[in-house]
Amino acid sequence: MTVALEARDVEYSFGSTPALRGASVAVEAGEILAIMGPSGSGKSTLLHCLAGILVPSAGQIHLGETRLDTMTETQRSVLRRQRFGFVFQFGQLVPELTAAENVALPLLLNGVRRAPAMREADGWFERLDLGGLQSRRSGELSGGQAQRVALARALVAKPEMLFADEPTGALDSLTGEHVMDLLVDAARGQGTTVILVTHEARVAAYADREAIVRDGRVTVLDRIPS
Ligand SMILES: Nc1ncnc2c1ncn2[C@@H]1O[C@H](COP(=O)(O)OP(=O)(O)OP(=O)(O)O)[C@@H](O)[C@H]1O
Repeated sequence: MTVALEARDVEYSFGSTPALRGASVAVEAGEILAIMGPSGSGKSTLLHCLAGILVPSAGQIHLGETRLDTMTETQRSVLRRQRFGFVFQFGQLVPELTAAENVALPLLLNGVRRAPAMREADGWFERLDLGGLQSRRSGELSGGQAQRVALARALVAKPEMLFADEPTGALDSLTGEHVMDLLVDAARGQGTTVILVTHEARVAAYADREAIVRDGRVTVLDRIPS
């Protein structure tokens, strides 16, 4: 198995509050990894360090052969835009843009022209059960619809890695399962590696493996084949 992304002995503090204290985890290419653990244990901080949003105060982040933690802010921001996708719990769509323009945004930011970007975005509406909603704005979508538009936007540029922080946290359980089914199918369909923070066992059950964070350190559980 090829390791796509790895944290080695990562430490991170918010002021005098340590959030990560020697966290290590390796994510294999193409897998879906769930990060679980109690509230305040460091899950989101770990995700943000792996995604190059936060820079660890000690330890290393390896993306294949590349060291993320030694890059400049500009290099990390280009890398995030070109190779990573993100889904968060709330409020990620740009309210002034239509749903289709929101989905096309990563392509437009990466220099794709408007017509092909909008065509590519349009294809995601059928795939994610959003047919006919292309011209709605975020205020005119249900929570589950808005989250599927956010998912389409995260995947449209075919990222190597998808980072999802409580992607179903604001949804009821049925809608959450629908979003997870679509997320897993779409990611597997294009070989995107997924790192998913969740406190719900039902959501973690979609993952290949679970990493448990406690007090800023990680234990990885291998799934027992069923
Ligand atoms: N911006 C911040 N400023 C100060 N302390 C922070 C900040 N963000 C997180 N922390 C602290 O860092 C620690 C880890 O937080 P983190 O958000 O990574 O935990 P989490 O496991 O994702 O929690 P939750 O499940 O509640 O979202 C906690 O003690 C938290 O209070």
